[in-house]
Amino acid sequence: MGYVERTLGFSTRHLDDRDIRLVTVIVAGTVRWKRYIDYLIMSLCSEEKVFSNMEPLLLQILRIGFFEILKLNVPAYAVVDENVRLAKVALRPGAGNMVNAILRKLLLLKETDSLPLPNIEGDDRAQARALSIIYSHPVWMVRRWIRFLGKEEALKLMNWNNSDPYFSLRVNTTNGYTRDDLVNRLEDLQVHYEKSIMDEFVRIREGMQAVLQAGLLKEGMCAVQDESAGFVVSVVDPQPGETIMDCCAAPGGKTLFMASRLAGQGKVSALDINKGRLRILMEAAKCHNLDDIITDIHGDLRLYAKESTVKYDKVLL
Ligand SMILES: C[S@@+](CC[C@H](N)C(=O)[O-])C[C@H]1O[C@@H](n2cnc3c(N)ncnc32)[C@H](O)[C@@H]1O
Repeated sequence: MGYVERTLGFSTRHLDDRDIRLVTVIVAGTVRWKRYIDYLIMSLCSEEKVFSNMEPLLLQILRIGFFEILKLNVPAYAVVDENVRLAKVALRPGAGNMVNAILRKLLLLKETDSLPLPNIEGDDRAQARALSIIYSHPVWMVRRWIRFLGKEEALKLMNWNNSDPYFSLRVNTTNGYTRDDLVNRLEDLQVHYEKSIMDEFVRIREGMQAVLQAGLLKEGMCAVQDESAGFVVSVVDPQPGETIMDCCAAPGGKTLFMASRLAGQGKVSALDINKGRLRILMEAAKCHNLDDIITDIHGDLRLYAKESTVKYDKVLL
């Protein structure tokens, strides 16, 4: 079962890889742009209470349609058609008509370059509120970043945050691979990469599908791991022989990396309150040959911290 299926809770077995990728892009993108999209949907409703009283499912369908029209290169007619059908099937025929009307209004505004946007004016709080909509970030975060970084840098950071992510791959040294091995395989697959400043990592913008199809993850050559998570592990700096507690560990990206740094000597205890996510962690540990090093603990850290008398060399929280 893939991560999308586990996360969204519906069967993706009948979908091919391209469609699963598209589902992932739509879900991630709609969540990323939700604040901006909701502002537009509200602006297009005749009254504010139409928006605030809208059925959750109808609102979700509109959010998806808005994201596809504004941020994806999907033909407009297909977006309208699909989302109208979705509303009819998931809700009722009348809901389809409403989706049709609102999406067509949006298309017209987009084509005439007249999408509504809040004015950036007033005191700091009012300006942050407007920016939080335009860049789809929480108001408190916008205010905090502007205070610490200045407006220009804060806007750059929000733009970067909203850009398409690249993937980082971490080579699995426990299975005897080096980054050169990984790089050679990527070259064979004609996947462009950049080397990270961390020895175990490479970045790729495109070609993840080729990596998956070639089985690099399944055979345990590498794992998908964000470099920022890698930096956290560099701070922990696991040394062979140490015992480490990873609190709130699942799905285990950092647990696996810390365990591989122990080079076969030492232990990582992976504690998490969520049994299903811990299971994913242990499956990955097996695949990476790290299940001797990692012990899973199913529990609530708040209780465990009070009750356990075990001591560790390092604790990651
Ligand atoms: C963001 S994830 C952690 C990601 C992980 N560190 C990694 O690198 O893959 C947060 C985790 O905290 C767990 N969690 C939340 N509250 C907890 C608690 N009280 N005790 C233990 N785990 C908890 C959640 O189940 C979730 O798996």
